[in-house]
Amino acid sequence: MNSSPPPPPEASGPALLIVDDEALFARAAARHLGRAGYACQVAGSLQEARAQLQRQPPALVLLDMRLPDGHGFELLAAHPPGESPERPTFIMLTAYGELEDAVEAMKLGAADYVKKPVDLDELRLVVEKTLSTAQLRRRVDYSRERSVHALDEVQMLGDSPALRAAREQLEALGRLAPRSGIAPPTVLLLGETGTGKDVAARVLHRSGPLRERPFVQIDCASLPRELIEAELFGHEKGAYTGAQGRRVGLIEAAEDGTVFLDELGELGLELQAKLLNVLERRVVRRVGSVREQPVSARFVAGTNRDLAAMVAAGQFRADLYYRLNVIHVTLPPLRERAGDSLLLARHFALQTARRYGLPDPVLVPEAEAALQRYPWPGNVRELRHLIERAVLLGGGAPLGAACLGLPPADPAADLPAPAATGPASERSLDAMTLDEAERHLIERALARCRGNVSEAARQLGVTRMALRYRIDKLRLGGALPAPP
Ligand SMILES: Nc1ncnc2c1ncn2[C@@H]1O[C@H](COP(=O)(O)OP(=O)(O)OP(=O)(O)O)[C@@H](O)[C@H]1O
Repeated sequence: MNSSPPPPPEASGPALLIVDDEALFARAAARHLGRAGYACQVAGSLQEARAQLQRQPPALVLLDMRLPDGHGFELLAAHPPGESPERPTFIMLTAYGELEDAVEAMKLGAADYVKKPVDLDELRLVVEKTLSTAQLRRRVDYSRERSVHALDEVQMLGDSPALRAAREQLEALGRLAPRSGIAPPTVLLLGETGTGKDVAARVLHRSGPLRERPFVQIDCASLPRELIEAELFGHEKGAYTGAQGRRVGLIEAAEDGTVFLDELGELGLELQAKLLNVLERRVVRRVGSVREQPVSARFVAGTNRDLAAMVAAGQFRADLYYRLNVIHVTLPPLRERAGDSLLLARHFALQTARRYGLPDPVLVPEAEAALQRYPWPGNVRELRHLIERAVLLGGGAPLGAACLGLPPADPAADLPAPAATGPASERSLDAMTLDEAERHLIERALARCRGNVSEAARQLGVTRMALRYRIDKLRLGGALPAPP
């Protein structure tokens, strides 16, 4: 038989391939499923089916056992489960007395079987259910794969006490292994934009027994308002215009892994109420359904908004806030992580250079000083972008303060209020002569570095020789420690 009646015009849904040499049945099934929105193709033999699968792999194959040129198993065995993300799902069509074959087919990776003679309505229901489950599997596999990849890559770098404390808290929370039936505690991640809440959620997830489970991130800010409910909770077929099939929501897809609700402060009040219900009762109801599904995932929420202020302004539900705020971890702003800006800058510089095959970058001392001085309002994200840009535009040259584009040092900021007279150490640079200012800066650098000329030279952005020359010129030898 030659393939395919043309799919009916409404068939814009998932593609199905019906492999059966009973032409009448195949056509009737194609028509029936076509009316339900599936784009059906028909093949009358294994050979035709193979050609179709190669040309345009369908989402699902309805496969008869006995075909003129072989057994359906041959086709099934050629597409083992896990072969690729595009592997179609198989449903076997079995004649009376082929039950053992059906069992064998399931072992080979068929998702289900339907007994002949087939009731077409039943067939449609089985197809719908199987595709919905396969879709869920795929999304979970995808998120699992993505998260395992992202989890291995993700690093929460920093040696400052503030960052260490946050990291230790996250790891301890991640290690908690609640007894079965007990919901893992919800964790709220707070911190300014770019402080690493996304990174923190992944560190928490990968630190404990849920590591191998799915990690599903939901960005409440970027999902369109009208889609977010269906994305979170799933929907039944026809629940709203455009809801073609049944869809499992992301909360269900996370199974017993982690759901990370990023930018939670952006969630509208109506959805906040629904989320509260999920957290309190540990069930979800798909849009358009009356049935509730149990939820076993752990919830982690992140926001850079001041939720308490939003509660006071009536923009965030107080009950949800208290429900979420049982355990919170605050990511410190970068300006409060002493030394971390330099550590992160060196890391991002090296990472970018390696990625683009550039020589290992060097940050000149003056650039390092500028990095440590700057208050980083955009936190780690700002630092990362700035370094990446400088490394890429610098093409391998040493990175100076100018190419980082950071504001120049304002030494006056550290100094006492200007005074017209008195010793240089008590006056602002504006009130000094050039020689006095030079002497003053060198003295301060030497004092900071306990007389270590090399280190002072590095901090002042000059060579050791140049600094030695100036020390001699200004007769500053007294600022150096006495030789042993
Ligand atoms: N401690 C860290 N070590 C290494 N990279 C980090 C660290 N913290 C943040 N980053 C990097 O900085 C960038 C911003 O981090 P992230 O997206 O986690 O911030 P955020 O707090 O979620 O920001 P927002 O509130 O704007 O969503 C990312 O590229 C992330 O990989």
